[in-house]
Amino acid sequence: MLTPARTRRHPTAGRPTRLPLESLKSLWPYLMMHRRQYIIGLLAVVVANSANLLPGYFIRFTIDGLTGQVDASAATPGITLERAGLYALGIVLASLTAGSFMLLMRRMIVVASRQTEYEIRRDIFAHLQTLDKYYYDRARTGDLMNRLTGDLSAVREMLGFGAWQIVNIISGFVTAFAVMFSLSWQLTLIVIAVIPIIVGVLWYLARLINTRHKAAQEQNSLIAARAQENFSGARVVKGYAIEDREIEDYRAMNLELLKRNVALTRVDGPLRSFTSLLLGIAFALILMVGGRLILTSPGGEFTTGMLVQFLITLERLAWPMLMIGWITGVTQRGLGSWLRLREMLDARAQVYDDPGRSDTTVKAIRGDLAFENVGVRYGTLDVLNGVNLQVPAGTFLGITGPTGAGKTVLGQLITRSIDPTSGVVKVDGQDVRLIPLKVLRDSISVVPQEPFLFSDTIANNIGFGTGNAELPVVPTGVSVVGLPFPQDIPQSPDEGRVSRAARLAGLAGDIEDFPNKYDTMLGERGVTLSGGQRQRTAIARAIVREPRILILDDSLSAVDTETERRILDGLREISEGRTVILIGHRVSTLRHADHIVVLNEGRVTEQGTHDDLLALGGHYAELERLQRLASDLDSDDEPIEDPQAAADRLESAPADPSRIPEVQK
Ligand SMILES: Nc1ncnc2c1ncn2[C@@H]1O[C@H](COP(=O)(O)OP(=O)(O)OP(=O)(O)O)[C@@H](O)[C@H]1O
Repeated sequence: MLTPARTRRHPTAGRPTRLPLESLKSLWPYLMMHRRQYIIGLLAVVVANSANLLPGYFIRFTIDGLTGQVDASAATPGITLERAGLYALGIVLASLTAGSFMLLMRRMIVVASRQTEYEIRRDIFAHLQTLDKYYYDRARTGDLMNRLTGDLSAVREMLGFGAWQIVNIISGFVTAFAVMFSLSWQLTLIVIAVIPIIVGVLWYLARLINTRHKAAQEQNSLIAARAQENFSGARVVKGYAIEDREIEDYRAMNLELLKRNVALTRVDGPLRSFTSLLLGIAFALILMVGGRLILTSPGGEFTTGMLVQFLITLERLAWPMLMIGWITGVTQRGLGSWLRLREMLDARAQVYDDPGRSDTTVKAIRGDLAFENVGVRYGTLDVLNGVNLQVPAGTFLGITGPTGAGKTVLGQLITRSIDPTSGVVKVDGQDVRLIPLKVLRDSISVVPQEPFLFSDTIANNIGFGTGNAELPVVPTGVSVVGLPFPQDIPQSPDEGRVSRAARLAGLAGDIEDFPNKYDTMLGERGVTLSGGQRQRTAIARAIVREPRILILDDSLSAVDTETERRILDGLREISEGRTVILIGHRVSTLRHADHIVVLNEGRVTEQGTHDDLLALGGHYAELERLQRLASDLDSDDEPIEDPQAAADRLESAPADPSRIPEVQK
C-alpha cells in the first residue's frame, strides 16, 4: 500500500528494531510491578527443591540401619522401630513442605504472570486506541487479534511457567549436585560425564518438538482464518456456487495440518521413553560403580543407603533435564512474541495533538471551513491538488465527482483522519492542526461510505457516540493489584435523543417493526439490517450527537427516493446553524445544497448553486441530464439508471474545461 510522501513523524517514532535482550529490558517495568510475588515465588522453588532432597536422607538412614551398616559420619548404630517411625514421619513432613512451597510458588508466580498478562493486554488495547488511520490502513485485523491472544499467551507462559522452571532447573541441579558430591565424588564425576549427553539429546528432541509444534500451530491459524473467511463470505460462496472448490481447498489445508500433527507425534511420543532409557543407562552405570565402591570400602565410607540416596537424588534430576529443551523453546517463543507486542506499543500516531502548538483554549467550534491550496499525495499519486474552498458555518455543501476524485479524502482532512501534504485546512479560521483533536472530533460526525454496526442493540448502536464523557481514563503502565474494578460503562444512551435521531434519519418506522423495538440486537446475535437500514442507522448515530459539522459520505446511496426525501427533511430540521457536507452522486439530493462542488482527479472543476452548475453545462449538468432521462424512462416502466453508474459514465467524458469557472481563491 502507498504511504503519503510527507508524513509527520512523532517525536518518539522510528526507533530501531529491538534486540531480544533489549526487548526483555522493556518487559522489566511489568515484572517490577510484581517483584514481591516473583521473589517469594522463586525462593519457594528453592525451598521446595531442598525439601525434596530430604526423603533421600531418611531412606538412606533407614536402609543403613536395617542392613546394620554404619557409615563413617552418620549416627546410625542400627535402628529401632521408634527411629524408623521418625524417619517415616520425616519423609512425610519433607514432602508436605515441598508440596506447600510449590503451592506457594504457583500462587505467587502463576498469579503474577496472569496479572502481567492483564496489564500488558490493557496497555496495548489502550495504546491501540491512540493510533490513527495510517496505522489501521496498514495493519491486518487478524494479525492484531493474533498478537493480542497468541503472542500474549506466549509471553505469559515465559513469565509464569518459564520463570519458575528456569529457577527450578538451576536450583534443582545445584542442590542435587551438592548432595551427590557429598555422597561420592567418584559417582558424581560419572554423572557429570553422562549428563551432558542426556541433556544434549533431550535438548535436540525438544527443539525438534518446538519447531514441529510451531509448524502445526501456524497451520492451525491458517485453517482457522480460512474457515472464518468462508463463514463471513458464505453468501458469496453460495452465490457463485463454489462450495466444491471451498471444500477441496479446506480439505487440502486440513490434510496439511494432519501431516504436521503426525510429524509432531513422531518426536513427541518417544521423548519420555527416551528419557527413561537414558536415565536407565545412567542408573546401571552408577549401580555397577557404586556397588563396587561399597564392596571396596571396608570402613563403611560408602554404604548401601548412600548408594540408594545417590540414585534417588539422580532420579530427581530427570524432570529438570527434560525441561531444559522445553524452556529454551518457551523463552524463545516468549521473547519473539514480546518483540511483536512491543512493535504495537512502539507504533505512534502520525496525526496527534502537538503539545507545543495545540491551542488548548479552543473548547468548541462553530463550523466555518476553509481549504487553502490543499494537496494530498499518496506515493506518486496526487489525490487532491490545489483545492481552495470557503464554507461558512451553517452551509449545506454538496460534493460530487467521479469515482476516485478525492471526495472521501476531502472529508478525512476535516476530521484530521489525515493531514494534508501541502496547504492548510482551517476550521473557524484556525489551522485544524492547532485545534485539540478531542474538541474537533467531538464536534464532527461522519457517516462513512460503509457503515459499521456493532453486535449490540439498535439503541446502543445509535447512541454509540454519546454519554461517554464521565468514563474514567484507562490507567496504563500500573499494576492491576489494588485497582478498583472498573465502574459499569454507561450502556443506555438517552432514549429521547435516540428515538428523535432515528425519526430524523427515517428509521423510526423500521424500528417499530423490529421484535424488541429499540432493544433489538443487531449483528451476529440479532437481526440483519438491509443496506438502506444500515445507512440510516449510521446517519442516526451521527446526528444524535448534534455535531457542528456533519459529513455524509455517499450515505444515501442505498435508500429509495421517498426515504431520501424524508431524511433530507430530517436533516433540514437539525441542520439550522450546522455545517452539512453531503458527498454523493444523486442530483435529486445535491440540488438542495446551498453550494455544490465538483471534484475531478483531485481538483475542484466546478462550483456554485444547482442552477449555476446547470447553466455551466459541465459534469454536473450532464449528470443531471442523464438522471432526468433515467427518471423519465422509469416513469415509463423502464429500468432506472443508478446515479453512481451515471457518474461513472461521465468519468470517461469530462466536462469541457473552457466552460469551467475559475476556482474560488
Ligand atoms: N490510504 C490510501 N492509500 C493510497 N491511496 C489512497 C488512500 N486513500 C485514498 N486513496 C486514493 O485516493 C483517491 C481518492 O479516493 P477517495 O476515496 O477520496 O475517492 P472518492 O472520490 O471518494 O471515490 P468514490 O466516489 O468511489 O467513493 C483514490 O484513487 C484512492 O485510491
